Amino acid sequence: MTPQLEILRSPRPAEVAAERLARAIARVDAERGACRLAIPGGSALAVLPHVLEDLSKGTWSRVQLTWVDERCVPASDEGSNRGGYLRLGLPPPASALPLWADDDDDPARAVARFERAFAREFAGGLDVALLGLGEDGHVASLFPGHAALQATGAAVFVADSPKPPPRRMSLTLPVLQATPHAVMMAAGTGKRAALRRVIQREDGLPTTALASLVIATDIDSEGESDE
Ligand SMILES: O=C1O[C@H](COP(=O)(O)O)[C@@H](O)[C@H](O)[C@H]1O
Repeated sequence: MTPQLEILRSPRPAEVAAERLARAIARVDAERGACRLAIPGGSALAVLPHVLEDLSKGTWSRVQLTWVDERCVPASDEGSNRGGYLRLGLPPPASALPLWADDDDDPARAVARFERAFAREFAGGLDVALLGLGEDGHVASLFPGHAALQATGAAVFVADSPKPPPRRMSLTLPVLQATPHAVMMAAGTGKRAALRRVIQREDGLPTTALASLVIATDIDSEGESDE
């Protein structure tokens, strides 16, 4: 199958990403009366308030939320992806399944707890994922060339993330690969080199394994072509 990569260039990438995300959530919600969504931390969280503006009333309350990755810290820690989401102060979704809960202390047990709940509540899959892009090309907490890219369950513990903090949890590549709607926001010139590598589908980059990806970016295409 030919991989689908769609690049949406805009000075307002968060709004453009939100439009695509809201459209995908609404479509799934219309079909199933619910939508399974995973979100990252970091700068891509700026997309979410716009998603709420774009969705019809009531749709968000049927969203089952989880995270594409998490740092092994409590939500009160400023490095927590879940904490970053909670600090946005958005209305509650139908449910929220943390990758790392405040009472988790053992990574192996946290992976097992999450995988049981993900199988039960999410039927082991997602409908829609919002992704960020690290300057080193990482997506979720899947770093280029890292052994976690080979993980086969639903979640993986990363003990040695190259970007701090070192202890993280991530959804695995098979889960992201099976997600029909993946929308990435890559904003700011600091992401230019990583975006170029994503577009070139560089070997070993997590995004290269995705069958379909929409990228909203404010980065121009200068330097992307080798011609
Ligand atoms: O560590 C992480 O980094 C990526 C990118 O974050 P950004 O702030 O540079 O956009 C993020 O997508 C991921 O969820 C996070 O844990």
